[in-house]
Amino acid sequence: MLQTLVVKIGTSSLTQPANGLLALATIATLVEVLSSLRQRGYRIVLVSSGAVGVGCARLGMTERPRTIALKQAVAAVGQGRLIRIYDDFFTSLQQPIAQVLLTRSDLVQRNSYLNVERTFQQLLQLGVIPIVNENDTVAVDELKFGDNDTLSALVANLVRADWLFLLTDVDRLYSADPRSDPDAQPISRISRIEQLKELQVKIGDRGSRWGTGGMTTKIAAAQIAVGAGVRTVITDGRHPRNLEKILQGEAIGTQFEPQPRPASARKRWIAHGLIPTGTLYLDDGAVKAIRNAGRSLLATGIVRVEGEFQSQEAVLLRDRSGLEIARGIVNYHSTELQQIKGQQSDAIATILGYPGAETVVHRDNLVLS
Ligand SMILES: Nc1ncnc2c1ncn2[C@@H]1O[C@H](COP(=O)(O)OP(=O)(O)O)[C@@H](O)[C@H]1O
Ligand SMILES: N[C@@H](CCC(=O)OP(=O)(O)O)C(=O)O
Repeated sequence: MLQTLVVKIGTSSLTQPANGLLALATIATLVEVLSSLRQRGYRIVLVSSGAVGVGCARLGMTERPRTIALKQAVAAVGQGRLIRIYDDFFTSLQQPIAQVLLTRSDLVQRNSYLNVERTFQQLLQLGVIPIVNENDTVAVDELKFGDNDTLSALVANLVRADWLFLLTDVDRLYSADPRSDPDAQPISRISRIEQLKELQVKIGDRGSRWGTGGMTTKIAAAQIAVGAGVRTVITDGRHPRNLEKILQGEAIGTQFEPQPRPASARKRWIAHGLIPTGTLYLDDGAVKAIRNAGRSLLATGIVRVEGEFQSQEAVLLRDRSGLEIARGIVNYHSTELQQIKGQQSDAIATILGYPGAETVVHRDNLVLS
């Protein structure tokens, strides 16, 4: 079975820290490695940051733009240059590429999610390496991936990747930010995300000068990806040849073990395409019924409703302590749920004045976290 790899490279690896200009040797090596893996039959998606960083360098700007409009304008300058460099390099090795610019809203509507999925499948079948970035120039704040770590995890879920590589400017995850803590200990393997808490890993919230999310967004991305059945590796972008070694089983970087993959495409969309607009807090009985017995959520198990949402929107299901249990598509408006929470199903018609759906979230529309 051919393996699918999603490789995400951050601005900090694509550019030279001193002047923000492109790190050509790194890009060239990455292009060689990806082309060679492609030749050997791997299906490859490259998620590349750098539009804003490269745009700034092109325009002689010395710091990241602060206003949204300026950032969007700068990204439009940088994205073109970035893809041109990639196309020149990949073309030298006879590897066709495609530019895919996504916004978060492309994944929310089921039609457009399926459409994006089909486009990726087609590109991969054609032997093309899609080069993905957020469409920064048109993305609006409320509907943004916000960072390419998250984007790459959602793409890895979408293309059912086997591996997600997050290439950055540190060689792996440490117990604390190695830039500020000389005692930070390297971490090689995470078999369950909860281990990060047990190991008391401290995540510095600032990234490098041009990067966006620092390590926080990489951990969030790893969590999404492993939940979608994708083995995830955080490793140094300056040594792209390590990708081949990791695929051969060498313990380089920090590797996150995947969980079993959600079975259906629809469930993957519910889990990672939709954006939850509200939260339902559940009592212990409901948590058990959903988690252990694969049951639907009934109104009686809801203790609190947070947010405003329409019927058929996505909601988070949490236990009383706030721990996320599942995500799903809700059958009631939030104002209806405020009235029927905690009630037995046969009381719903009397309370609302009309018979509602039997379940608040049907098990077919529910994905465990
Ligand atoms: N626990 C940690 N382990 C490793 N790096 C960390 C940790 N906490 C914070 N960091 C920082 O995260 C940075 C990488 O994030 P960022 O600059 O956003 O990279 P990229 O541009 O590749 O997305 C590292 O340079 C490092 O200083
Ligand atoms: N879409 C933005 C990148 C956002 C981002 O996540 O950057 P980084 O932290 O360097 O991976 C750009 O191309 O500049």
